[in-house]
Amino acid sequence: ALCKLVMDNEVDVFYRELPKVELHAHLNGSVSFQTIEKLISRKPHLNIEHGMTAIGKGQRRTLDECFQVFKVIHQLVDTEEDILMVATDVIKEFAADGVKYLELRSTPREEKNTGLTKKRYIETVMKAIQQCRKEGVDIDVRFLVAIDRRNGTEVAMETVKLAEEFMLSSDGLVVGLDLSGDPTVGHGRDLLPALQKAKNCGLKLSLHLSEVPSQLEESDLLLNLPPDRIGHGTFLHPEVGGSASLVEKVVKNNIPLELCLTSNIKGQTVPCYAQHHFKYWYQMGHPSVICTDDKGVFCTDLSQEYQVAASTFGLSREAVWKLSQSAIDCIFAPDSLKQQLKQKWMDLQPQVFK
Ligand SMILES: CNc1ncnc2c1ncn2[C@@H]1O[C@H](COP(=O)(O)O)[C@@H](O)[C@H]1O
Ligand SMILES: [Zn+2]
Repeated sequence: ALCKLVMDNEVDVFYRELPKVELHAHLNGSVSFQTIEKLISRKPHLNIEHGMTAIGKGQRRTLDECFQVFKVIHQLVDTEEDILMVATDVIKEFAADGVKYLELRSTPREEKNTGLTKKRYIETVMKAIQQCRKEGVDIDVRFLVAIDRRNGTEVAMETVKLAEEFMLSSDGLVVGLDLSGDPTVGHGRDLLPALQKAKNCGLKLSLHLSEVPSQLEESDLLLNLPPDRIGHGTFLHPEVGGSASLVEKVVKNNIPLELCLTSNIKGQTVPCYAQHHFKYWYQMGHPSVICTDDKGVFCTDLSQEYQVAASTFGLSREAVWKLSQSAIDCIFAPDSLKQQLKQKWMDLQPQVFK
C-alpha cells in the first residue's frame, strides 16, 4: 500500500466537476480509445490493434517502448482528415473532463504519402480549435508547436520559424514552443540557438527537462535560457542525482513544473506514486501543475491525475482547489484570459463544494 502502482479507476465527482487547467498534453499521445477505433477502421490494412497504442491499467513500459507506441499512432494519423478528427475529439474529451483551459502541443509532421505538410498540419489543428469554439465547447485552447529533439538542429530552427509565423497569424492561438521527444536521443546544446531565437521572438518555452537521470549538463544549459515552464523535471533535485544548483535556478526564476504522475509511473522513470517528485516541489511551495502528458497512451485523464495526487499525498479538497486554481498563473495566454479564468473558478466554486 505504501508503494502504489495502480490507482482505482473510480473518479469521485468532485474531481470531475473541479475546473481544471491542462498545460502538458501531446496531441497524438492524447488520442482516446474511441478515436483510435475510428482511425483503425479507416486504415484496416495497417493491422494495428488497440493493444499497440495504449498502456493499460497496471502495465508499465520502458520509456523506449513508450516511444514505439507513438510511432504506431503516427501511422494511424497521417492525413489532414485524421488530424482534424483527432484534435477535435481530444479537445472535446478534455472539455468533458472539466478542463476549462487547454494548451495542446504537437510536432508538425510532413507525410510524403498523403501530401501532408508541416504548415497544413498546424493549420488543421487551428481549424479544430476554431470549430470547437464555434460549436460553443466550454474550453479555451491554445497551441504549442513541438520540436522533436531527435530531428536535430536544422529541423528545430525550421520549426521555430514556422511557430513564429503562426504566432503572428493565428490570432493568438499559437503561444509557444515545446521541446520533447526521446530524452535519450540528441543533446540540448545543439538546440540552444533555435530555442534562444524562439524566446527572442516572443514564443513561450516549455521544455522537457531531466526526464531521465544524468542530464545535469543539458538541464543546466537549458535552464540558463531560462524556459517559461518545465516538463517533468524528474531528476533535478539532489536526492535523485540532480543538484542544488539546478534546483536553485528553477526556484530563482520561479519556473513552474508540469507534473505528470501516471506517465512517469508507466514509463518507469518514477518507482511509484508515493515517490513522485510532486511531493518535493509541492512541499516547497513551488508552482507545480498536475498534467496528463499522454492521456490516451497512459489511459488516464486529468480528473484522475488530481485524485491520484490528492490520495497519495493527502491533499484536502481545499488544497486540491488551490492547486487547480494556481495553475491559471502558469498559462501562456495573456493576463486578460487569466483574469477571465479566475472569475470562472470563483463562479464555479459553490457548485463544486456543494
Ligand atoms: C512520455 N514522455 C514523453 N517524453 C518526451 N516526449 C514525449 C513524451 N510523450 C510524448 N512525447 C512527444 O510527443 C509526441 C507525440 O505527440 P505529437 O505527435 O507531437 O502530437 C512523441 O512522438 C514525442 O515526441
Ligand atoms: Zn511530455
